[in-house]
Amino acid sequence: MRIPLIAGNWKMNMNHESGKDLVRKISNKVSASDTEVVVCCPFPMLLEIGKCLSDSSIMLGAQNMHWENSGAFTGEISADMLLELGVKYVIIGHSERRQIFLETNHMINLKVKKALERQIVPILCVGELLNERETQQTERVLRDQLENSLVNITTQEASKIVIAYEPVWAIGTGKTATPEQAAETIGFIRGWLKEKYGETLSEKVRILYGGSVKPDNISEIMESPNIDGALVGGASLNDEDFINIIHFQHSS
Ligand SMILES: O=C[C@H](O)COP(=O)(O)O
Repeated sequence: MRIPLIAGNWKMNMNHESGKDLVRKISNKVSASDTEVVVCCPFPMLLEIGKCLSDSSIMLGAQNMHWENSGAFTGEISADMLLELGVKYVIIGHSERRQIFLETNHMINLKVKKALERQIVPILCVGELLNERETQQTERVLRDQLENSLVNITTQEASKIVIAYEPVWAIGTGKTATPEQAAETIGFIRGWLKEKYGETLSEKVRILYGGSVKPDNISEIMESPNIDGALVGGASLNDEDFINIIHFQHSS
């Protein structure tokens, strides 16, 4: 039985005041329940947002980290720095990191390994571009991302990972993958996990859908038994929308 997970990714939005206000409103409405909730805020807000969440069941997440422990890496943040701030989850390999900051599968692999070593749960993002979907390359692209991001990751380590399938063409565009597309592609990812790590592991790993998730499409997306939750961008910036997404099972 996989516990559903709803993760909010604020990206480079909000400030201390609006962020604190948002998490207070959310934590007032979200009690410890059958769904895990994570808020991934920008680095400078982690300390304050973490304090606001200290009495709540909502967990703190970061949006990126470096794979080295310390050193001359200007502008970077280590896993240990995140741990000091109470971070439990970290998004790794988001398509915006891959595309804008040219992160490769190799870099993503090193980050996943380091997060696991430090017991921060990596939310590994994978997903295809529009032209890749239109030219029937989705499975090839995903296989390549998965194989190369999970090099030398053991079965035991893989059981701790969360995978987020985010079709790049659905991010921030208002275009959601149809529930059938999301279910089919996430089914492919689970099949890949089974091939690589065996059935027991493949049934343990949580796989999220991300890309224009809103209160009015979450129930439909979650109908697929293979989909265990969502990575939410824009709608995680609005308390009512995010709360309604978290409470998706009640709105179906
Ligand atoms: O990390 C979140 C995703 O990039 C989805 O963003 P979005 O919900 O604004 O489309």
